[in-house]
Amino acid sequence: MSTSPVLVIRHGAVAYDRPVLRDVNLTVTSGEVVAVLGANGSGKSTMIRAALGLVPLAEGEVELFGTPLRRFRERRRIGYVPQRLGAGGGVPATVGEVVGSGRLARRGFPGRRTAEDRQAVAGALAAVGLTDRANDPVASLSGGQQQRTLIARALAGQPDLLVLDEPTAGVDAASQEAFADALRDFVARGGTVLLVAHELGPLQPVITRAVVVHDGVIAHDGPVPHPSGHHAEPGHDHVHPHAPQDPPSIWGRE
Ligand SMILES: Nc1ncnc2c1ncn2[C@@H]1O[C@H](COP(=O)(O)OP(=O)(O)OP(=O)(O)O)[C@@H](O)[C@H]1O
Repeated sequence: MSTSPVLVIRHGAVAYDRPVLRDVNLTVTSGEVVAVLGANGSGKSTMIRAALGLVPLAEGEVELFGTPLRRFRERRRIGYVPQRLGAGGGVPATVGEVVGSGRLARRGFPGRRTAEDRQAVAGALAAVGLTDRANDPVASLSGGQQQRTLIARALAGQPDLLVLDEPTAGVDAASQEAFADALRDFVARGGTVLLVAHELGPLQPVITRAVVVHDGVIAHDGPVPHPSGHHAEPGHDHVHPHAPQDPPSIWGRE
C-alpha cells in the first residue's frame, strides 16, 4: 500500500483581522484517519480550510497529493463537508439529487448520468443509511440526516481525501456508528480522512492519529489523547463556560 503524503502544510500561518494560526506543520499520509481536536475558536476549521485553499495562507505552503496548492487542479480527488451547512436551506432538492450533485465534478461536459454515477450515489446513500430517503426533500430531514446527506454527497464523488468539519455534531449515536462504518469502508478502499471533531465517540476506534490545535498552534500530534476529569463523562457536551478553577483542557470547548 502506498504511503505517500496526501496533504502537507509547512509553516502555515493564517490571519484574519488578527493572527489565527501560526507555524502549523502537518503531514497527512495515505490511509490515515486524522482527527483535528481542540477548543472552540482554536483554529481547527481555519486549518482545514487553509489546507484546501479556501482561506489564504499569510505564510507557509500547502501541497496536495504532492502538488503545490496553487498548481493543484484535481479538485475531484477531494471531498469536503463544511461545518453546519444546512443542506435544506429552502432548496427544493431531494436527498438523491443532492447526493447526485457530488458526481458533477466527475462528469465530462455535457455530462450524462452514467450507470457508474447511479451506482456511486446508491453506494453513498447506503453508506450513510439514507437509501430509503432518496426521494424525500432534503428540507424534510432532521439536521443530523441533512449532515449525512452532505457526507453522502462527498462520498459519491469517490474522492481520495475526505475532509469533514464536525461531521457528527448533532448526529445521534446510531448514525455516528453508521458513519464510523462508512469511514472504515472508505479507508479500506484506499481513502484518507481529515476531520474536525469535538467528541470522537464511536469514531474513536477509526481514528489513527489526533492533532490538537490550541490557540492557533499544534499542541499535540500523535495518539488520541484521553479526556480526563469531568470531560470524560458521557454526554459532556463541552459547551458550558468553565469556572476559573477548572484545569486547562486541550480536549474540549473552553
Ligand atoms: N472569516 C473569518 N473572519 C474573521 N475571523 C474569523 C473568521 N473565521 C474564523 N475566525 C476567527 O478565527 C478563530 C478560529 O476560528 P475557527 O473557526 O478556525 O476555530 P475552530 O477551532 O474551528 O472553532 P469551533 O470549534 O468553534 O468551530 C476564531 O477566533 C474565529 O472567531
